[in-house]
Amino acid sequence: MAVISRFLDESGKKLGLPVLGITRGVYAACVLSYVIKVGYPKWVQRKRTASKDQDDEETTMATNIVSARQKHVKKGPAVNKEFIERLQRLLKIMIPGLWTKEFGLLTLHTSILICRTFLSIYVAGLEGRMVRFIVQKDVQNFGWMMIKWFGVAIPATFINSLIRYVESQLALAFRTRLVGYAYKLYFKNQTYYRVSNLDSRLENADHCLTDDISAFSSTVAHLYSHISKPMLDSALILFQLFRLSKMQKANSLATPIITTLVTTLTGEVLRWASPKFGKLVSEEANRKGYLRYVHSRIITNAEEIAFYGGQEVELNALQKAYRSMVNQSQKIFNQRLWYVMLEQFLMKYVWAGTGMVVIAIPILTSQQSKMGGEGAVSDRTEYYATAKNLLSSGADAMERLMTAYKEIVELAGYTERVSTLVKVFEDCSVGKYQRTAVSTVQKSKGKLERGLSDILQFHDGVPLIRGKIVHSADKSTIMLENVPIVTPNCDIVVPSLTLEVKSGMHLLISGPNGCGKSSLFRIISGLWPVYAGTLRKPPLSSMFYIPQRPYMSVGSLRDQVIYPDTLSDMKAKGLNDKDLESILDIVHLKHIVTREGGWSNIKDWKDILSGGEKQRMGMARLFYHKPQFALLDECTSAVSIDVEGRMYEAAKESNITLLTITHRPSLWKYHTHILKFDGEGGWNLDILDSGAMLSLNDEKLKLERELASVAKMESRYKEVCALIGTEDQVEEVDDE
Ligand SMILES: Nc1ncnc2c1ncn2[C@@H]1O[C@H](COP(=O)(O)OP(=O)(O)OP(=O)(O)O)[C@@H](O)[C@H]1O
Repeated sequence: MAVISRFLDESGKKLGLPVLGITRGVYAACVLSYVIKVGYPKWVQRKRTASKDQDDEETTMATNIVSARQKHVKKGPAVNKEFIERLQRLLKIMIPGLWTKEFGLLTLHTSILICRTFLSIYVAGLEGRMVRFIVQKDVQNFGWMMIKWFGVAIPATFINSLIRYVESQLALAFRTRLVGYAYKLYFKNQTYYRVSNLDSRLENADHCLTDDISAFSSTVAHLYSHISKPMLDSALILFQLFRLSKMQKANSLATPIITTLVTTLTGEVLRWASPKFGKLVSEEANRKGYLRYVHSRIITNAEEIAFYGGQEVELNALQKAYRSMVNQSQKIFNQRLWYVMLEQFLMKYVWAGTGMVVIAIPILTSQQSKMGGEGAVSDRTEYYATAKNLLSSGADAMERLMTAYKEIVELAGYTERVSTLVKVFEDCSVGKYQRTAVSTVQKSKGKLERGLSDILQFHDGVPLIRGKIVHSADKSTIMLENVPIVTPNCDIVVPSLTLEVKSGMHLLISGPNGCGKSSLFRIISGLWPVYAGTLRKPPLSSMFYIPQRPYMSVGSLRDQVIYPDTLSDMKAKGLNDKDLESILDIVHLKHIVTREGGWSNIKDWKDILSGGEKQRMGMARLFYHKPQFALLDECTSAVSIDVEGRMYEAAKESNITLLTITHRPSLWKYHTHILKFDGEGGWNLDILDSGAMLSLNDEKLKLERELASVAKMESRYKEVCALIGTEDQVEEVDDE
């Protein structure tokens, strides 16, 4: 600006132009263009009927694909009644009572902030008196004031540092409370499974549990000091200024009126011009979560990706996710650039000008001012210095209050994410789910077969869970009465299944891919809801599920065998390492005890054990827990047939009832019954005559081989006909 006005001055003088007029014109143009810059987008935004942003491909991708959650959040987070209610609810979790550490920290924090405010007022007065003694050339008193000033500096700096310390302690305490609450819910009633498999409101629960809760807690703690202290500061400073004006016998009401008016007006302007930071920040957190998810997916599936050579595709996905996040951050930076400029203009320049007026009014209107004399001059100087200091602290406080609004809007974003997390966890832990696909099924409900409404009934787009689960005292029976197999997307795989598995009834489950075999286990284990009918089952401890890819926990070799027991559980059961060794002997894994350096070495067993070894380890767990029922989901597909057979024999000898999903005929002989799904919703339960089944299987294999050779002969025949050009004959053969 200085350069421009100098240039205008010089050129104006040379050319004889009206410099003042041009300067005013330039200023007016600047202000006008700024008003257009800030106001035009607002105007356009208001005119828009649809509120959805469609800025770029990445944004759409992240919002549509990544965040199914967004579909449940109808509006972006804003500072409104809903935000206050959500915040209140979270505050109740963070500060559960008056006699808690959090409330204690809050009280301490408040006391320190009050001390700091009084110290600021004291320092302002001290500086005013220092200036007065300078004007009076009173060296002795000036020296004394300097000593006092340095004396105050030590507690003042300590208090400043203490404010930050207590604030971080408060943030940590809030975070600990929230995380504790969320973790408890996360592990209640298999919520960790349900959140990602049965409910689609929350994407990336891990990101919410770590980053979002942390950001929310720090923002709340920071905002508390960012709002409470400036409010107290401004109230006390205003009162002090009022007192000073009174002491000057001036118009004492003008100061508070002008300051209140100007700050209210600037506050309104800033609120009007403020972009929707809450929505922006919430979306940014969402995209950060997705980026993290893509990373973790690559780490989990590194081997598969490497074998396929899929690095190009993964790199692309990663870059897309990163770009999407960067675009959002960039959007926030851009919006901040203009907003901060307006903020600075109002707070630095408008307020400084107002401050000058406020200081000047008492001096100009004071009755003392008409009087001359050295005393009056030094009085006015002291007043000026004190008021200037107070005003600068007051302006600082107001500036913090105004910027706090921006943070409140951002807090609305974090509050929305954290309260959604808590809500979804609470819902899932009591079996309430919301899934995007549900509504589409409901819409097409009319087209579905008659009788469907008996299986699935909807309320507000959510399927009703009307089935009964009875935890029977009889540990020897699993019973399903008219239980449908329904996927989380509300696809009905089997409309009604009635089955009773008694202890000693070894059940083989077969059927084509996707017919609902594993889903039956999910329902029996309680992972999927029972939408209709009745499921009677023994307690969970009487059943043990072994999947195809057994999970290896973090810990020692011993921990792998006894999972999910701990060492103390093992000791309580009266077992020791010798017993574990004999268990490993049954599954032919005894050698790994010496190979891996004993029982207590902690390793990443997921990478150390081969696929077959992991499956044998899964079976070892079965012999450790010795449940009533074993739910075996193709859990020995990578184990050699002879070892597999011995393991099944051993399981039966241990009186474990087997419910096995397998495609291997070699396992038939270990079962007494067969449950066959036809892949179209039908099923059939039969006694298994493994001898007859095996001979039928042999016949089937023989026929398959013959069919293959006929197909080969046919294709060769066609080739030969094509070579000698007898197309008619080819067609005839085709017809035949
Ligand atoms: N988490 C899930 N969310 C939605 N649908 C699912 C989920 N898991 C499975 N399904 C669907 O449920 C149906 C039955 O799956 P299930 O895993 O029971 O098949 P399966 O008979 O065990 O097949 P396979 O022999 O291939 O293991 C499939 O159509 C599948 O797409």
